[in-house]
Amino acid sequence: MNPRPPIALTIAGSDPSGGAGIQGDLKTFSALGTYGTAVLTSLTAQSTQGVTGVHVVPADFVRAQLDTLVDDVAVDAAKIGMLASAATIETVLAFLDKRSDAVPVVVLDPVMVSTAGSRLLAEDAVEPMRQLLPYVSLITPNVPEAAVLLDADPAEDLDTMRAQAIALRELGAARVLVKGGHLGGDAHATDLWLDDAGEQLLTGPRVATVNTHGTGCALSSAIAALAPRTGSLLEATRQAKTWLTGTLRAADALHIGHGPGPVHHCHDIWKDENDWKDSDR
Ligand SMILES: Nc1ncnc2c1ncn2[C@@H]1O[C@H](COP(=O)(O)OP(=O)(O)O)[C@@H](O)[C@H]1O
Ligand SMILES: Cc1ncc(COP(=O)(O)O)c(N)n1
Repeated sequence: MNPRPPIALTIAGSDPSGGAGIQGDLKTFSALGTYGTAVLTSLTAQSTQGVTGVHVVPADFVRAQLDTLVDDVAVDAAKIGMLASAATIETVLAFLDKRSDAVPVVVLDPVMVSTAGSRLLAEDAVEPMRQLLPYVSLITPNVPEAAVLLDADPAEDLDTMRAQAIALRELGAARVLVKGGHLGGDAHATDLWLDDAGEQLLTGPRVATVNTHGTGCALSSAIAALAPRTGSLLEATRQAKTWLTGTLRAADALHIGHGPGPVHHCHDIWKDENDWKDSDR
């Protein structure tokens, strides 16, 4: 009999279009053979064309969801996505401070703006987001998010991504992955990893598609899904990026909605790209 799969938690907002947020995260967990649990921070009225409304879950009810879950279920790793408000960030920070034993690995995707350009984080929540950095295992900002956290201009080259990763570590983040999807330009999508051991460039082929809705969510939840199996966040990130490239390739076959379509979180990609057999789990 196979051992039970790892258990991952997503703390994020709902995206009814199914590409990003809780829906995309749970699909990612399943695609990677990990059992998914979820705590909702917010509801969005959202399609591939944008966000028309945000309904924030009261912070004390976010805390109630977290406490009730971890009192019962042993979570192996968590991913944090849309936190929406300063009060929710402060609540999640207090939870991680008190219950660090309950969530051994935490990947923070500091969601601020959707691919379609809608604001997903209150303006007064940027400073609380900075305060959260020492409480997480890995932060995965895209280029615009790294710039907002550092109150700097968005990077336009690798040297600036490197300098910003160093600055984010100085704010207390143990590991930083600055994602280079927004840099565009060449045949590669290159992300910059920085931890105590130094820098790694994670490079994958750039897929020519407009269907990138949910890439950041899929990457951070794939890292949380894979970390318990690999035992290394860097190795989990490498494998997550390989899997994500496949979901971007498959996105054109999906192509739903009239805006930038979602990535396709489909299970077979993982088997195709990594030759991972059920019996290996
Ligand atoms: N067109 C693409 N082809 C391949 N990989 C991509 C593409 N766009 C983004 N990525 C990768 O997807 C991940 C998410 O990147 P990014 O788009 O920068 O973040 P976000 O989705 O949070 O805005 C990164 O690993 C990045 O390199
Ligand atoms: C609920 C929710 N969470 C996160 C994102 C960001 O995803 P993306 O930047 O890929 O649109 C989103 N659009 N909706």
